[in-house]
Amino acid sequence: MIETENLTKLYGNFRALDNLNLYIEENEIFGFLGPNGAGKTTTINLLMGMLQPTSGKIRISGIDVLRNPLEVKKICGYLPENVGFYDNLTAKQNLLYFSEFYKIAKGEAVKRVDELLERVGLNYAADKKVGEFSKGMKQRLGMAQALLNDPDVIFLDEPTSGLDPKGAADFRKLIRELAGEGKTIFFSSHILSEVKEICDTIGIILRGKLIVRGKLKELVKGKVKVLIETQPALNESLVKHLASKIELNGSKVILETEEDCRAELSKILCENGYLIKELRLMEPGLEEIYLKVIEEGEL
Ligand SMILES: Nc1ncnc2c1ncn2[C@@H]1O[C@H](COP(=O)(O)OP(=O)(O)OP(=O)(O)O)[C@@H](O)[C@H]1O
Repeated sequence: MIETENLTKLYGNFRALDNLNLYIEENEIFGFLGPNGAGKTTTINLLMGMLQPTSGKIRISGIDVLRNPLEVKKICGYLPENVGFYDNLTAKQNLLYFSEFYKIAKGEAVKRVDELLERVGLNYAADKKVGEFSKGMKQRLGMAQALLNDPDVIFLDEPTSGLDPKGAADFRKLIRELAGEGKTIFFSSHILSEVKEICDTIGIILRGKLIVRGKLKELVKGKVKVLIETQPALNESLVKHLASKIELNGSKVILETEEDCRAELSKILCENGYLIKELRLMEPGLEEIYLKVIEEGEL
């Protein structure tokens, strides 16, 4: 659905994006991660045809973005990091105004705007002026705006940054629903737990270069961690052969292994007369992958 070839963007001499090759399948939820200034917003602006690349190609749903930016905008929705609205207009008036750009017939637009305000949980504030909205309310309205044209591809730039925990959870639910309807979601975020919860595939960008790309499940494969707490404290040498790495965390021992070895571990522990206080599989961490990529990249 989204494909870039050696996409590069220079601001003067500064290389904000360096030969980015992205491939995002239809109906995928793609999490785009990277530290501040890595090039995430620049990438989204290029993909949406709002910025001209220095070189490279972009196709969205087979459409060449550089040649047909307007065609692309018809099938894309965008929730920017900072959403802009007319403060003196109500939520409904703002959405109706923006629906004119998509040439949606008036009657249909009114119906669609009502449905979307309901969908993002803002129907109670439909007739309130946006100038009186909180940041979270504006974010919700931004999501409604991004969905006005019933897009196939939705770009979300840190969509939950201004939301309270309930609002963020509502957004994640909505994003999953949209994917369930067949939409492709490009999701830029700093919140790793959120990306881990909803994304199928991730990309990590650092200083304009894509360092990692892959299915989340495959990226964390082979990095199983098993946590053990025993009484008396475990003699590590008994389990050394099972682990590629052993970490001590107070009275707890963490084994890094290729696969889940809990059955074998409990057998060894029982045979050696240990009381097992805790034995569990730790969630393989996106955070670890991310930090490793960033730390190595900064060397
Ligand atoms: N118009 C511009 N002129 C010059 N440099 C720019 C411009 N826009 C962005 N940059 C630079 O390009 C780099 C990438 O910026 P970008 O906004 O894409 O990063 P980001 O990953 O979205 O960051 P954040 O997570 O902080 O939003 C940064 O170093 C930024 O300073």
